[in-house]
Amino acid sequence: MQSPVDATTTEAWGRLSALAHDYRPDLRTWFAEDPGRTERLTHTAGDLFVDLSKNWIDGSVQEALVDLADQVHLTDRIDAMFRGDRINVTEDRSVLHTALRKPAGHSLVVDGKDVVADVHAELEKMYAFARRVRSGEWRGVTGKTIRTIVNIGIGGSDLGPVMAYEALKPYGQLGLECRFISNIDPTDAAEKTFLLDPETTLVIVASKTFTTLETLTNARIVKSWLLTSLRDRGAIVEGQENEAVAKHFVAVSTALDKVAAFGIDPANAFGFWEWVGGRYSVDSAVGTSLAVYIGPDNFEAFLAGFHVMDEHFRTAPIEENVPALMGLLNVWYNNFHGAQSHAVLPYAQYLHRFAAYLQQLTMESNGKSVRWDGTPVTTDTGEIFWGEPGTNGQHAFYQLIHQGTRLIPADFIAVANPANPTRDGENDVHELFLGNFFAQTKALAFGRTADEVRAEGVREELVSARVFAGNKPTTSIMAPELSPSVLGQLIALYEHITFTQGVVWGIDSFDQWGVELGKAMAKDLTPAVSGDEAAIEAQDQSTKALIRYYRAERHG
Ligand SMILES: O=P(O)(O)OC[C@H]1O[C@H](O)[C@H](O)[C@@H](O)[C@@H]1O
Repeated sequence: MQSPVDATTTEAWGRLSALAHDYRPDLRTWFAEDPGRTERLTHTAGDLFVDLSKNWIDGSVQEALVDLADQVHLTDRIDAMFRGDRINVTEDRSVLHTALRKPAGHSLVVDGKDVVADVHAELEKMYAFARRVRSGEWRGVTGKTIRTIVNIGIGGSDLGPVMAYEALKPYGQLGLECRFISNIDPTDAAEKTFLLDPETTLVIVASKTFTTLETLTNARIVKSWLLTSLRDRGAIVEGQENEAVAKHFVAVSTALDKVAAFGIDPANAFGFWEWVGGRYSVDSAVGTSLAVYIGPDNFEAFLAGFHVMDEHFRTAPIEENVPALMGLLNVWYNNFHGAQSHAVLPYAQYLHRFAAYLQQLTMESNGKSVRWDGTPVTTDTGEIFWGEPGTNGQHAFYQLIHQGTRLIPADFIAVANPANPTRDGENDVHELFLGNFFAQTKALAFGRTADEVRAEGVREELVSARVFAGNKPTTSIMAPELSPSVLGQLIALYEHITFTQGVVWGIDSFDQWGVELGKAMAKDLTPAVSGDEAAIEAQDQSTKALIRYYRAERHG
């Protein structure tokens, strides 16, 4: 196996270390002395207008970052991913989410198979299903049209669909809603099925492996809820259960044999492939709930948006390549300036689950301590992604970003055209909203000096508390509107940022072994939790005490 380049031994890394030593970003001066700065550091990728000029970047830093990309062979790795090389080495798989959005008629032959043809055959099947549900042709067991889609899945089989559903509400079909059940806390299923009409409900069980405990448990709970409620209201009679399941349950998985074993007819199942990672799967059949809700045309536009960003990432030179530059800047902040987290702050309420989605994408991908050849990483990896929509975040945690001691690079995202244009008297409310978007990055970059504070008449003893140091790095991402295509572009942007960072760190960004131990232990602990004395005694003292507390409170 070819070993990754150790980025820390490259010439560019050495140069970046030297530049980082005693680095004094001075955005005020940089902007004042260089009127071309913003123009030079603003890039367009698809419909996205991305302003990097409020970052800690100057000519030498940019050059060193681009050289670093070159020295870790980023473009070769990009080519390898797009070509279908088995770059997910620990699972010996290709990584081909980019093939999910290649237009019809393109082709990509991997191991003798045209994967693009397979993708479009499955898309057509999903679109046909979506059309039947939307038109009312697909009916429940009592002949009623479907009003609610319940998606049962977790991780990649939940976060993408729910985020995109929320983001694309204005594109949804009126009279149709989606609900998402993920947590094995039975409260999730109880709340989501509360007051739900089983006759007009269609359940999509989404699981790549179709072995996930949470999803299969929730699927059984909802199946039993559906059949019991139908029986209780006399909508079905004894013996009609299989028909009811066939009319109200479909599945999405790479394991169609397991779908059949669960009791869902594989004819009502949509497939995808092992070369699609769960967190990269919203653009596969995992997006079936979304495809039904927004319809095939909008789903096509969503996929086309991904493809635009894929092509940009694949073909743009690194110095103009937005995902590559943003990934390299993240490396600069993480590895050379000690940043441990990264905020993503959408000024678009519809993107309110975007940060949660990105947490799986980025942290499950790059939270690794070994490189793809099994050797230890040579530098810190995987920053913590977090965020909330503006302006809510401003009234909660922005204090720390503005005046705290931690470096928190932040991405601000906004769209020019609001989905819900609204006036408040004289004011266009979207403009009040965007005023905040522009003001925050400006305040973070340029701060407020002690003299400026004094000039406002603030008493001397309060001046220091009112000073803003500034030089807090931000990237502003703007788009014309939050359309399906723009959402696809945004998701692909972050997928490729994540990839870029993974390449620099030499890690396999496509496995997730770190979630396995807890899963296995949860299974092993079940007898102890259920009261098996020997199993309780076999636990460590802390776990034993916690289980005993639980059993005493619950069972006396
Ligand atoms: O889609 P599934 O096979 O049910 O997997 C659901 C999720 O569970 C796993 O534990 C992984 O960490 C995730 O990457 C995955 O998205």
